[in-house]
Amino acid sequence: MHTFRRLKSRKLLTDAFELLDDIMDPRLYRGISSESISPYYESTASTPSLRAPERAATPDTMADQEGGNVKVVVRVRRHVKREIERGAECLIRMDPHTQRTTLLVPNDTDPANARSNSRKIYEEKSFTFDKSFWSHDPTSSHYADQSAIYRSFGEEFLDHNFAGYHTCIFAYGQTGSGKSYTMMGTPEAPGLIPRTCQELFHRIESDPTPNTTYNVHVSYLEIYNEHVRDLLASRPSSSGGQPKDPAAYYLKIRESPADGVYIQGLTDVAVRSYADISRLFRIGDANRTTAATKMNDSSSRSHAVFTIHLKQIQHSMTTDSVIERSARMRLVDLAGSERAKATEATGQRLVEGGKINKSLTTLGRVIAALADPKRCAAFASGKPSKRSVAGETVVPYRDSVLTWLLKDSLGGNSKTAMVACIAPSDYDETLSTLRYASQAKMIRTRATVNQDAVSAAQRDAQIAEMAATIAALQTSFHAATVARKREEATELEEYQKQVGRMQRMMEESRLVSEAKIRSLTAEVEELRPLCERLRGEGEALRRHLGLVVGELRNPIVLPTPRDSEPVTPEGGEEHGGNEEDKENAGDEVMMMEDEGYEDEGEEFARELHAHAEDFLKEIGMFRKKVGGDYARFGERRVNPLAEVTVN
Ligand SMILES: Nc1ncnc2c1ncn2[C@@H]1O[C@H](COP(=O)(O)OP(=O)(O)OP(=O)(O)O)[C@@H](O)[C@H]1O
Repeated sequence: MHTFRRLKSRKLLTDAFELLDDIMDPRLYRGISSESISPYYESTASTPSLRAPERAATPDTMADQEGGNVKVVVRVRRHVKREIERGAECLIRMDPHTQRTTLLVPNDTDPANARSNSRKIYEEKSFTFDKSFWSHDPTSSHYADQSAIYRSFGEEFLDHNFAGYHTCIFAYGQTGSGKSYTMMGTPEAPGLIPRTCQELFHRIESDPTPNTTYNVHVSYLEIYNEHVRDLLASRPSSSGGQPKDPAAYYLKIRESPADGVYIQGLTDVAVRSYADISRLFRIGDANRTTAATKMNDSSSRSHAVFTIHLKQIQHSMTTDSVIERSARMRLVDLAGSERAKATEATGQRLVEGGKINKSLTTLGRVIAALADPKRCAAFASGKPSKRSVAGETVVPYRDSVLTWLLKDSLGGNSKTAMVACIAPSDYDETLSTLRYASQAKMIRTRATVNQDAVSAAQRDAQIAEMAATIAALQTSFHAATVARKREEATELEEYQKQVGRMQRMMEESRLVSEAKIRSLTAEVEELRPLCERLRGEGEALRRHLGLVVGELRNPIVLPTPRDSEPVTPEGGEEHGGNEEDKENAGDEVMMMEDEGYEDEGEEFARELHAHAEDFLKEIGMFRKKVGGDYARFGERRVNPLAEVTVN
């Protein structure tokens, strides 16, 4: 019985300790577990995508971090009115299983492909790409509509952006082959750019984690006649009846070690929703230079570059530090290559066509240089050299504004895709596009995750440093004399750039504070049921302890076997005196055991008490920290923390 009692008390104590261990297990705090346990928040190494964890975890993606080939897809459009009218035949075959695109030999009946005056040899040619999109015949079972194009690789590229990679998708092809349709599309059939932006905001808005802040900025420019024009800035308007010189609005392209290639003074608009972006599309598209040519009623006379900057700032509650991931998406609708004979261009259109062809030729040379087998071998060996290897072609990035601007996207830190758009009935132009695309497949880029871990103190220091630089620039700017006008202008630009940067950082800090308040509120809400449970369990624990200690202090003495023996009929003469002595001796042993047991129990109780106190102290400290942060980062009418009490 005694042993049973002892075991029972010990079991009670063990249960109590288990309960206490359970309560103190940090994994029970679901709201903070991921931060405190997962190395994710602390790591500055490449981390998986927030949006596509399953994709990010694949070994394929890990290899991608080292670099990858430019993804090349080809899309053939349906016949347009002028082709139907001339009875053009389709010269393209696509195999949806092998992704093979075949260009057939035209018959002599189509005037656009007439061979009578040409000595050229026409042959059937086949090319294999990452994807071959059949958009020629809507009745076909493998017809690729706008949404199929987006799903097939636009979505994947957005995943890369959320994982912190820069990306670039550019559409290449002859005039009228469907580049603008693929990239921008129409209101009824939106293309890659609006779909990407829509999905971007959908993902941001449906992100359940309160501690992530998103910052999205966009810019939209065109390269017209080798000049950069801001499509989001107000256009040159007539003043006093005199049209303003458009040259006054050309922007300068610059390169710096810190920022790489950038456009000075380009409008960079912060956007908070898809509605904001679509308003900017309308402004930009209205400003873009287009004109009717014989090959296209609305031909783009410029290369258009739409850029989205996505910054994700993840705040860690435990360390009060932030992890910033920045990604740049470049979506480029190139002007189409054109033959003056086919477009019948004259005057201004002819000049435009010449400039377009020149920059596309430079792009071709850049692609050829990047696809140089020596360079590719260096990339494949994992040792790409900054200097050109003997005999390796120099990449002529600076020979055109387009290639200079796309330098990073073509041969640097970016995941890049080319959509080669082809018309169904134009042998020469299509062959040239397919060869171009085939060469682009060889290019390897070196994409890395753009991620930084910054503590709150470092961030504050950065802002303070910027404020000091701005103050210094301000002083020197005011002190500038007329004779220093040129220098002054440079300082003014630098000043404006710094002010812009600081404003952005301060905006980001504000967003981080908002995120902290959101996550604190969420945690408080999440902790509420746990606190209720703790309160209940604390009560139960207290009762258990009371029982255990009570039992130890006042042990229930069970009747000895003698007490229960029947009294002898002779008047109570019990069995011999030595029996009684034995029993008395037995009671003594039991009392001694009980004393030892009581000491041990009290020690357990003390330990238990100490554990409980430690635990309560920890909860109190946690509450204090959360309360402190809450007071620091925002005031609400009702402080939800006040409702969290831990017994
Ligand atoms: N996949 C398609 N499905 C239906 N129509 C298309 C498709 N692709 C292009 N088109 C139509 O073909 C015409 C030319 O397309 P688009 O303007 O996109 O060509 P482009 O390559 O951008 O030409 P440019 O270089 O001259 O600007 C447009 O009328 C467009 O609506």
